[in-house]
Amino acid sequence: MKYLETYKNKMVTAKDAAKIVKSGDWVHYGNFVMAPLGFDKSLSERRDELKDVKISAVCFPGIAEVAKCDPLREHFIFNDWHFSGGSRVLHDKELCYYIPMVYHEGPFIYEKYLNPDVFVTTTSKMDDKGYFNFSVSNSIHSSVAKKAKIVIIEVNEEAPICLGGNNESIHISDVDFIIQENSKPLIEVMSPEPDDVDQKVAEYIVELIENGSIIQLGIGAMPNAVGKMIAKSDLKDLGGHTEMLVDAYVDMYESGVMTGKCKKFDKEKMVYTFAMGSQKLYDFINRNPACASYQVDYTNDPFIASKHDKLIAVNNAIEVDLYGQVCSESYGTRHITGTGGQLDFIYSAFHSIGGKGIICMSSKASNKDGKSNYRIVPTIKNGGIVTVPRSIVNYIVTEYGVVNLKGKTTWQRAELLIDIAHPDSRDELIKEAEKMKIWVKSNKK
Ligand SMILES: CC(=O)SCCNC(=O)CCNC(=O)[C@H](O)C(C)(C)COP(=O)(O)OP(=O)(O)OC[C@H]1O[C@@H](n2cnc3c(N)ncnc32)[C@H](O)[C@@H]1OP(=O)(O)O
Ligand SMILES: CCCC(=O)O
Repeated sequence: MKYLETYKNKMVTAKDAAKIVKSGDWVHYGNFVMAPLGFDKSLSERRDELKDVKISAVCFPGIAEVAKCDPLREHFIFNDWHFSGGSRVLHDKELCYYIPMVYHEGPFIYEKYLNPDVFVTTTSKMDDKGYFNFSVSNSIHSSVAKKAKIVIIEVNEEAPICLGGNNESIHISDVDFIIQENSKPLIEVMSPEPDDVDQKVAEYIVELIENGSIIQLGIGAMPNAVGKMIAKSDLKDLGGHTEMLVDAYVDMYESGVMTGKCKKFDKEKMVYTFAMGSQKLYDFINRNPACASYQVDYTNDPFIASKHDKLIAVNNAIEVDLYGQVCSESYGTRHITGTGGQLDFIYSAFHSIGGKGIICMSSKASNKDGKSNYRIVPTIKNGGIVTVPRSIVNYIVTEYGVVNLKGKTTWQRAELLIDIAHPDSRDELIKEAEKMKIWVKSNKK
C-alpha cells in the first residue's frame, strides 16, 4: 500500500506519544466515545514529570485518568465543553471545569482563538488512500486538527467508518504520530427505558409532528423515548437532520417512517455530527450511505438547519421559569452539562417553515438522593444557567400538556406554564407570579 512506509515511520506507543506533552501545554482530546483512552492513561502516568498541563475534552466517556490521578490539580487541569456523567462527578470534586460554547460555533472558536499544542483523537484504521475516518465523532475534529501544532491519532480498528458529509476524515500527511495498540469495541451509551411520564410526553410530541418532518433529537432519555414512539407511529417520509445520532434513528429507519424523501437537501440521508448509543447503532452507521457525517458547523448552523421545512427539534431541560427561560445545564450552581446544540436547534426549528422547537421535561424531578423538585419554577434556581433565553423559547411540553410561548406576554406565559406544571405546585406558582407582577385578573386560577 502506498502509505505503508509513512505509516510505519509515524508509529509510536501510547507511552512515547504521551512523552511529547510538555509542562504548560494545552492538549485537546477527541470527542465523545472517540476520546483517546490509551493516551489518557499514558499521560496520567507522567503526572510527576509535568506541571500545569491543560486538557480539554467534549463529553469525555467516563472518568478521565488525567483528572483522577491528580486530586490537587498540580499537574493537570481537566476541562470539558459538554459534561458526561463522569465529568459531572469530577466537577463535584473540583476536578473538572466547563468551557461554555454554543456548539455550532465550536469550529469557528478554534479557527479564531485557539492554538492547541497537541490534538489526540481515536480514529478508525487508515484506508488505501491514506485517510483515517473520525468515525462516530466528526464534531469539531477537523478544525482542531488544523490548528494543533501536533496531531496524534489512536487507531481503533473496530471503529465504524462514517461516510461524509464533510470533514469526516484526516489524511496521514496531516498526522504526526500514530498509536496502534488499543483496538476494541466502542463504548456503548445506553438510554434508560422510558417510564410512564416519558411515554406521555412522547405522545404529546408525536401529535405535533406532520408527515415529511425533519427530526432532531437531543441528548437524554426523553428525546430517545420520543424517537422510539415515532418509529411505531403512522408518520410517513420523515427525515433526519440532527447533531447526535442515537438508537432511535435506527428504529425510525428500520420501521420505514424515516425515508428522508421530503428533505430539501441531503435527500434520503440522515445527517449528524456525532453518534452515541449501542453496538446496534454503530453497526448500522458503518459504511452506510443512508447516513452522512458532517462537522458541527454544518449540522447545527441555524442558517443551514432552518432551510429544511418542518424541522422538529426535541430537547430536554432541567428547569423552566415563569418567564419561559430554559435552564438545561445546571441545577443552581451544580454544573450538570453544557449548552450543546440545544440553543442551535430550538432557534433553527422556529425559523424553519412549519418547524417547531420543543423543550420537553417531566413536571417533577426525582433525584438519586431521594429528594424531588418541580421543574416549572417562578425563577430559575439561584446560580442556574439560562440555556435558551425567553426571547428564543418556542414549545414546552410536560406530561400535563403542550404550550407554545412564542408571541406571548409575560402574564400569558405564566398562565400557560402553570397549566402544564405539576398540579401540587400550581397554587404556589400563582402566588409567586402575582408577586412577580406577571399575573392579571383574567388569568385562570
Ligand atoms: C445532542 C443534540 O442532538 S442537540 C441538543 C441537545 N443538547 C442539549 O439539550 C444540551 C443540554 N441537555 C442535556 O444535556 C440533557 O438533555 C439533560 C442533562 C438536560 C438531561 O439528560 P438526561 O441524561 O436525561 O439527564 P439525567 O436525568 O440523567 O440527569 C443528569 C443529571 O442532572 C441531574 N438533574 C436533572 N434534573 C435535576 C433537577 N431538577 N434537580 C437536581 N438535579 C437534576 C441528575 O440528578 C443527574 O445528575 P447525576 O448524574 O449526578 O445523577
Ligand atoms: C457537545 C454537544 C452535546 C449536546 O448538544 O448535547
